Amino acid sequence: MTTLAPLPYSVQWENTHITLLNQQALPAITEFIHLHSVEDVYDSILTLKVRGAPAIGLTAAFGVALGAKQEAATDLADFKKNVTEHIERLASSRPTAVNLFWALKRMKNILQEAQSISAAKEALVFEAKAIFAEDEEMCRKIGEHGLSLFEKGDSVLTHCNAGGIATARYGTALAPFHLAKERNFPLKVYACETRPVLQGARLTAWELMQAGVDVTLISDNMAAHTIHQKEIDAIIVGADRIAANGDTANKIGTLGLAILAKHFGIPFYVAAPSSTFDLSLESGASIPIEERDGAEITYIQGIRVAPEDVSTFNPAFDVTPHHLITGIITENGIITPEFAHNIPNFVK
Ligand SMILES: CSC[C@@H](O)[C@@H](O)C(=O)COP(=O)(O)O
Repeated sequence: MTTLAPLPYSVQWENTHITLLNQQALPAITEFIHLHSVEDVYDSILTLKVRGAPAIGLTAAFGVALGAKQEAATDLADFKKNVTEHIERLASSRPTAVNLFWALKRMKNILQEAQSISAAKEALVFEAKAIFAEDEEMCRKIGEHGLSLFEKGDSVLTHCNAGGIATARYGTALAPFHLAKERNFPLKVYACETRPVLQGARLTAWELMQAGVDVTLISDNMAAHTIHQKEIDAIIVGADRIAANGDTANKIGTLGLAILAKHFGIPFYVAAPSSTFDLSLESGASIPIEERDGAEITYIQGIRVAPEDVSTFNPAFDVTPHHLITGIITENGIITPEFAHNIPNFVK
């Protein structure tokens, strides 16, 4: 089992507050910030201090537990109404990663069942901790299944950061690399920088280097040339929402990589826990795609790189159609096409 010795937990429940590894500050500064209110949690998700689908979900769950603990209402109905408002506030932070809504739904169910305020406060903390522990376990299993797909010496390309810091621990797409390192199983990782906000350059390169994984950074527009020149064996990415037919929303740029994988005849894998599936959606066409401030494109790390007043279009995610996906690696095993038929055998 991998221990990820040098990597800290990115989200920690501390009873009176939540401690977060500030992913906005990395890699220049490794700092931990303390969230003392639901509003702090909302702001941290919105501003990407915590990001990555599973990490967003479990941080929001801890946010609900925190809000409930701080609630002053003495009437159970008032308490439930106020905590429900906290849940709604957190649900409005980011729209695409379904893990957020999955985790908040679990918290809401616990809230609704509670018979007293003190029981609710205790049960909400318990549930948030359970969501965290389950995510850690799911990611560990994803690492095992994912590693079974690679051979010693393979070169694998990844995009964005689907690592330990984007989950409770281990990561999804990066979990096999952590496991490989632990087992002295040689793999070479190529990380796309991931414009506009550089999760690949800032976070994946940092995380894998911390763990001693062999990682090489490229800019996004180098992917085709690199796949060809460096004989990349496979591409693996995470996911923010997977529809019932296998269509997958992930960080903007993922679709282009899936098309490249098809062109070059290499496998394209998605790694995600069952909490990332949204079986209520028939296809990816209904996945809401977050559009973020154009300043993320016109500025890099605070420096303007485009003319004042230029028009921008800044979708944070794209949808890869299922027919471009070779396999979806879950904690329950690797789902292969026909996805619409096979997903229910792995995800309930
Ligand atoms: C295990 S994290 C999986 C995905 O959430 C990840 O690939 C991704 O797209 C993250 O986007 P972000 O905007 O950084 O939250």
